[in-house]
Amino acid sequence: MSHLMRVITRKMSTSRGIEKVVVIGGGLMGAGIAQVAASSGFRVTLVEINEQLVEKAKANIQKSLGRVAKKQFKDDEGAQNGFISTTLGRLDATCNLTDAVRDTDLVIEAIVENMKVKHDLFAKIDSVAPQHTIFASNTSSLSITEIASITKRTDRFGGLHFFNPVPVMKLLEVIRTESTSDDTYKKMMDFGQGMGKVCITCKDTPGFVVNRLLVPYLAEAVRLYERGDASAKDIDIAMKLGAGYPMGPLELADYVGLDTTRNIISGWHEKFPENPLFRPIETLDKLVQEGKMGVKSGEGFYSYKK
Ligand SMILES: CCCCCCCCCCCCCC(=O)CC(=O)SCCNC(=O)CCNC(=O)[C@H](O)C(C)(C)COP(=O)(O)OP(=O)(O)OC[C@H]1O[C@@H](n2cnc3c(N)ncnc32)[C@H](O)[C@@H]1OP(=O)(O)O
Ligand SMILES: NC(=O)C1=CN([C@@H]2O[C@H](COP(=O)(O)OP(=O)(O)OC[C@H]3O[C@@H](n4cnc5c(N)ncnc54)[C@H](O)[C@@H]3O)[C@@H](O)[C@H]2O)C=CC1
Repeated sequence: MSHLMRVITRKMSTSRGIEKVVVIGGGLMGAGIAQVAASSGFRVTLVEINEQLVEKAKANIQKSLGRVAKKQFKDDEGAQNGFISTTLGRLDATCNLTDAVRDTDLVIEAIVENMKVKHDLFAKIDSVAPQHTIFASNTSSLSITEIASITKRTDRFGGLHFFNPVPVMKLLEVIRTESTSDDTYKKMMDFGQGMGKVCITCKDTPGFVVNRLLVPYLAEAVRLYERGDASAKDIDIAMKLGAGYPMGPLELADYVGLDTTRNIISGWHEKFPENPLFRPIETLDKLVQEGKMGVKSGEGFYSYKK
């Protein structure tokens, strides 16, 4: 379905569903989610922790929108500019969290992968957001049930797990817990489809579908590298040319962010200490301690400095 048709169809079909969205966290994921929601016709407010990060998120969105516009409206500069300005017209960005959530249908949290930090955030907004507002987390690896447990709206809580880069990756995992109501689930599915995503449903099980399979694969790749069985470059070439993946595992870890990657693996190690797949990875800990977070910091397994 074309972009325009999707916006029109959404406007006709979800008049009592989700219209206003707040995205909390404007990093790799939050900026992408806010961008695609706005370009799909939703009114979006993006929340960051300070002005500098608000500006950084806006600059990243502008850059990504330029790439999408070029692709969608190839030789038509007027249409490209129109698409960009219409999208930006639906998008606000702020540091004022409580004001942002006072009038919204959906909150999508995309902040650091840490249960305590997520709990602090949801506890704070639960008393401020309207009763009807649905809360969702974009967590990669934490339990949605546990995140939701800090709130008094567990029936209006679910997981919306997007993939990086959000403007390109077609999949959305929609997670319903034992408490997620049918109405909430339906609105989350409608919202995902309204964003042009292919939605799959998964129970609140560790890693959902994709990361339950992806994390052991990435972890094994790093252990292969740590043992010196092959170089980082050769491991990546092998999986691209031998298995048809668009990125090799170490490139992908750099792309996801090594801090997020480490948070995921250490969270699962704490939860499942007996499982050898999730035991800490020395190389990863060392890179993060040195501030090497992957593409976003300019260095990880590879250097991205120009
Ligand atoms: C160290 C590990 C050990 C510990 C183990 C624990 C591991 C834990 C990790 C768990 C991960 C958690 C993450 C998660 O929850 C879920 C995820 O998101 S997993 C990641 C999923 N993503 C992928 O797998 C990405 C794979 N890569 C690709 O698909 C491509 O390489 C990519 C599209 C990124 C880039 O394509 P490429 O051809 O290489 O480059 P181009 O620059 O030419 O781009 C192609 C095409 O796409 C457009 N584009 C790219 N980025 C953007 C963007 N940000 N915005 C808009 N558009 C974009 C670009 O313009 C191109 O368009 P064309 O028209 O085709 O030119
Ligand atoms: N990186 C990836 O490929 C993917 C990550 N995720 C998940 O998405 C979430 C975010 O990940 P990334 O975007 O990669 O992280 P990131 O580190 O790029 O961005 C997180 C952003 O949240 C902001 N933030 C932190 N606390 C905040 C608060 N209280 N209020 C507002 N903003 C706050 C930070 O300033 C930062 O800019 C995590 O839960 C992660 O597991 C999910 C899918 C893919």
